[in-house]
Amino acid sequence: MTRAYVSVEGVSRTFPGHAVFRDLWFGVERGEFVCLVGHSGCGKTTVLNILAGLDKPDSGGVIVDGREITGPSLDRAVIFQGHALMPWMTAEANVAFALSCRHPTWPRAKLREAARAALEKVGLAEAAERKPSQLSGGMKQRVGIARALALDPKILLMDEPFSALDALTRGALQDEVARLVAEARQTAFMITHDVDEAILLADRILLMTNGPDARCAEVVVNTLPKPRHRATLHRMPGYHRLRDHILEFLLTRSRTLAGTPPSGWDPREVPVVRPADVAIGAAETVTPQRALAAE
Ligand SMILES: Nc1ncnc2c1ncn2[C@@H]1O[C@H](COP(=O)(O)OP(=O)(O)OP(=O)(O)O)[C@@H](O)[C@H]1O
Repeated sequence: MTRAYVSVEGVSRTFPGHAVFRDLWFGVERGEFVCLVGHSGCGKTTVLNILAGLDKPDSGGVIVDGREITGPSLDRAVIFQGHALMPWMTAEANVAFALSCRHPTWPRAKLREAARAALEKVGLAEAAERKPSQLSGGMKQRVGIARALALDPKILLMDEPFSALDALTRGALQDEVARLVAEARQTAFMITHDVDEAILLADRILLMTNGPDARCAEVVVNTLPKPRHRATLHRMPGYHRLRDHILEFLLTRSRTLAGTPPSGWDPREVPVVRPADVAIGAAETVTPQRALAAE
């Protein structure tokens, strides 16, 4: 078996009296952007916490760049829904502090310079000396993005990072993350409820059935060409088919496929579909191996 850069292998998680998901297998290739979509309670945050090393699976494991995860690491930077900035520190100090953990030998001036450069990339050079209480919600989230990317992590993990923002700010930040991640060729994994956000950002979208006992029922390949922009996404050929396919899953199949999987179901061979490429209502179903071979 060729192992993906980030490889989730047979991961299960149960809380007392509640099997969240069982035997989850998926990979994220280097430089790939994968989104996990599913209804509330199917275990998305639990999956992300396991990838971050903040939670441990009951069985199975996660291998990142050939090494099994045993706990949190700066190799895996997380952007949460809330910005999680230290309120007594300026924007620059927040980024510089994270950088000092990553590079303990760097002198102060170098940390400051790198923090400034990271803030500049997210358009916050002017706000570097401000504390979180002096920043808008969008600006705070930008600092969080700058901090995470400055760490040059092996994988960037995002748990609905824009959901607390107003629609305009959310759209602007989505475009920005798309640009920054592409520029840095950053490997990324994101949880979202927003189908358009997934289509804008993801190379592949994992669809989870409803919990308990949730499973990844389908992997949707997003073949819409990049760069993609929020304002023009809906005009891209194939966009509506892709969107309808995911919405249809969320509205119907996430429920009808929930529970005991069909006989012969192999969690390592989750069906891969490319709805943007094929005729409406006839989404091609191929195995992951065939999909990879076709790329
Ligand atoms: N520490 C915990 N102890 C007990 N149960 C938990 C714990 N953490 C999560 N759960 C349960 O596990 C299930 C999955 O939770 P999780 O937060 O991962 O779902 P989610 O898909 O991210 O939901 P949402 O979209 O609402 O954030 C839920 O039923 C939740 O109540």
